[in-house]
Amino acid sequence: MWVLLRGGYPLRALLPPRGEWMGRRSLPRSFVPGPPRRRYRKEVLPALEVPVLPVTTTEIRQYLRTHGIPFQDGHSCLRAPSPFVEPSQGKDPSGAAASFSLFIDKTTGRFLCMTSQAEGSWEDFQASVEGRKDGVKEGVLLGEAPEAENSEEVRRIWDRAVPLWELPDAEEAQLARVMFSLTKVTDDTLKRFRVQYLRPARSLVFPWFSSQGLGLRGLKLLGAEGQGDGVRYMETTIPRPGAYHNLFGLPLISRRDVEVVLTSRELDSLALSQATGLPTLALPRGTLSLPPLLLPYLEQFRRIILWLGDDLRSWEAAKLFARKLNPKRCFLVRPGEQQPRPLEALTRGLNLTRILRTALPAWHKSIVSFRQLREEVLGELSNVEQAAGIRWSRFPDLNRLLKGHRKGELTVFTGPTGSGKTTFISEYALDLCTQGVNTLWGSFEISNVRLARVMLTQFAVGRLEEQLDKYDEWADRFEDLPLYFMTFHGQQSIRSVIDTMQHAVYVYDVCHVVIDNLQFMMGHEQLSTDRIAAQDYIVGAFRKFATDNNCHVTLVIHPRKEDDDKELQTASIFGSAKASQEADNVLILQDRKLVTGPGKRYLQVSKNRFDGDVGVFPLEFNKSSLTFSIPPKSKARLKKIKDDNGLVVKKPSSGKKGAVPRNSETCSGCDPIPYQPDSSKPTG
Ligand SMILES: Nc1ncnc2c1ncn2[C@@H]1O[C@H](COP(=O)(O)OP(=O)(O)OP(=O)(O)O)[C@@H](O)[C@H]1O
Repeated sequence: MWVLLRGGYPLRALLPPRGEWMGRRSLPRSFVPGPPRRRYRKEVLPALEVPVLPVTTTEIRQYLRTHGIPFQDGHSCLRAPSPFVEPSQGKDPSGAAASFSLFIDKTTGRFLCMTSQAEGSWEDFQASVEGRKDGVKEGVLLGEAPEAENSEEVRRIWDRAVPLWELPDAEEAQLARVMFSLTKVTDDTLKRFRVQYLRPARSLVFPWFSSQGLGLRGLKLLGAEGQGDGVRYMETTIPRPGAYHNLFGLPLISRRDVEVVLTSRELDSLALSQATGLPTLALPRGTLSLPPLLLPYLEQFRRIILWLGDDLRSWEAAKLFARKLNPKRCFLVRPGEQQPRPLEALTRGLNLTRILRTALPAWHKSIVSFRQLREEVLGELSNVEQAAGIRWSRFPDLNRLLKGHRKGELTVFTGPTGSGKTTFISEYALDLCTQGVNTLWGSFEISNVRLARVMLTQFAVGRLEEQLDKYDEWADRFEDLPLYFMTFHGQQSIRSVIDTMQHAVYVYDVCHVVIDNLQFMMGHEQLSTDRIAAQDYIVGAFRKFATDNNCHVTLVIHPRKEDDDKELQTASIFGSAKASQEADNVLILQDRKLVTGPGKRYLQVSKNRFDGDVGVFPLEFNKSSLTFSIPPKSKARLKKIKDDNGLVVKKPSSGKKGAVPRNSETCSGCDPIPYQPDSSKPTG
C-alpha cells in the first residue's frame, strides 16, 4: 500500500502572511479570511493519509459487470447509477431523473455522486456495493460542507461587496476597471457572472456557488497593485486553496452544452464569454493544477478548448491537462503575439472567435512529421528564456550553468557520504516549489518529519526552535506549498515507487519528483542478482517516467567507494555508466580539495545536455538556517570547466582571485540573512 502526505496550493504561500497582507491593504479585521490562527500544533505537517491501491479501468469495468451495475463509458470517468441517492432524491431540480449520477474516475477509481455530493475512494465504493460497514460511512463520504467559520466569513464579505457599477464614486469605479483591465468588459457580463467589488480590500470578488444551488460555498478575492509600469495581481481564496474547487462559470453552463472553453483566470472567462458567447469555465488553480475532482463536471463536453495564457508555462499546462481530460476531445490555443490571453485579446480588439478557430488538436498519433512540430519549435525559439525552464531564486550560479529547471529531464545528484546531499537537494527543490513547481518527495532514508523540519527551517531561513511564536505563521505558508511526500521508508520496490509517482502526476499535477536515494530501491529488485544491472534497470525506469510524463526527476545516487583525497567525477557514480548516460544533468556535491574550511562545499555541474555548459561554484553552509544559498552580499565565483579532469577557468570570478567565501558556519549565532521569497504571485 502506498500513501501520500498531502500539501496544498502554492498561491497562498506566495502571498505574505495573511494578517500582514490584509493589514497593509487595510482590510477590516472581520474580513481576514480563514480560521483564527492556531496557537500551537504538535506536528510539523498534519499527516493526511490517503490510502490508494492502484486500480485499472479494466478492473473497474470488470467489477461493475460482476456486480450487475450498468455503466456508461465517458471521457475520463465511468458513469453509473448512484447508490448514494435516496429514491426521493432521484430527480434533479429540472425534473429530469438523476440516473447515472455517479462518476467514477477511470484512473484512480475515486467516485463523486453529483446528486448527493457523496465522494470517496474506489475501496469505499466497493465496500458500499458489498454492504460492508467498514468502508462506508455516509457522513464521511458526503462532500464536506464548508467550515461554519468560513461560511460566516464568506457571507460577510459577499454582503459587503457591491457591483462595480454601483460604486458611489465614479472615479473609484473607473480606477478599478483600469487596474483589472475591465475597460472593455460590460456591466452585463459582470452581472451574469455575479462579480462584485470589495471596497475596503480594493479587490474583485468571484463567488463560488454550489452546483446544487445550495448557496455560496466560497470566494476568490483578486487584488491589484500598481508596480512600476505594470500591475501585480494577488489572489486569496476562502476556503484555502487546497479546498477551493470552484469551476468559475459553472452555474451558467446548460446541460445541453457540448463545447466549453477553459481558461486559467476568471477575468479571461468574462472576456471570452462576452466576445464569443461560448460556454466558458475558469480553473480554480489556474495553470498550476487540474484536480481530478473537477473532471465529472467536464464529462458532458464533447469538445474542450484550452486557452490558458500567453506563455510557455500555460502551453505546457494545457498539454498536461488535455491528457487528463482525454486528448481526443481537447483543442489548444497556442500562445503567440496575436494570440494573447483572452482578456488582453478583448482589450486589444482582436477577434476571439477567430483565435479559437486556430486551436490545435491535442491528440496526435505516435509518429509526427516536422509539420506538426514546426510551431512548437518556433514557440521554443521565440521564448528562449521560458524554454530554459524555471530559474532558481536562491542559486544564481545554477541558473548560469543549467539555465533553469525543465520538465521531462532526469537529474542525477551525487556526493560523498554525509556531505549534505539531502540538505542541499531539499533547498534546491524547495526553491522551485515556492515558485509553483508541484513537487513530490520520496525520502527513503530520513523520515518525512525530519525532512519537513529541515525544509521548514530553510523556508524560514532560520531556527524556528528559537522563535516558536512564529511557528504557525511559517507553517501556514509552508502548508500551502504544492509539496507532497511519499510515506515510504526504507527499502521499496521500484514498481510501487513509480506507481506512486504516476498517481501524483495525475492527481496533483506533480512536475518534479525527488528520489533520495536510489540505493533504497535496489534491495527488492528481483530482476537480477547483479546490483549494477538492477541499478541500470531502475535508472532506465526513471528516465522513461520523466519523458513519458514530462516530469522532472531528481535522483540521488551514492558514489562508489573512492580514495578519500580524490575528487568525485561523473564516473564515480555507483554502478555502470548508464546513470550518467541517461541523465540530462549530473550534479556533484564536492567537499574535497577545493574546500578550505569546514562547512564549505562546491557544486559541480558535470553534465548539461540542454546547454553544454559545465562548471563549479562554491556553496556556503549556514548551520542555523541549514541553507546553502549564497547570501546576497557574498562574492560568488563561478568557474567553467572543460571536463571532470581539470579546472579551466573560463570566466573571471566576481571576487578576487583565490578569495574564499565567508564561512557562515563559524558564525552560527549570527542572524541569518532573511530570505524573502517573492511573497505574492503575479497572476497576470
Ligand atoms: N556543508 C556542511 N557543513 C557541515 N555540516 C553540514 C553541511 N551540509 C550538511 N551538513 C549537516 O550534515 C548532516 C548530514 O547531512 P545530509 O543528511 O544532508 O547528508 P547526506 O550527504 O545526504 O548524507 P548520506 O550520505 O548519509 O545520505 C546534517 O546534520 C546536515 O545539517
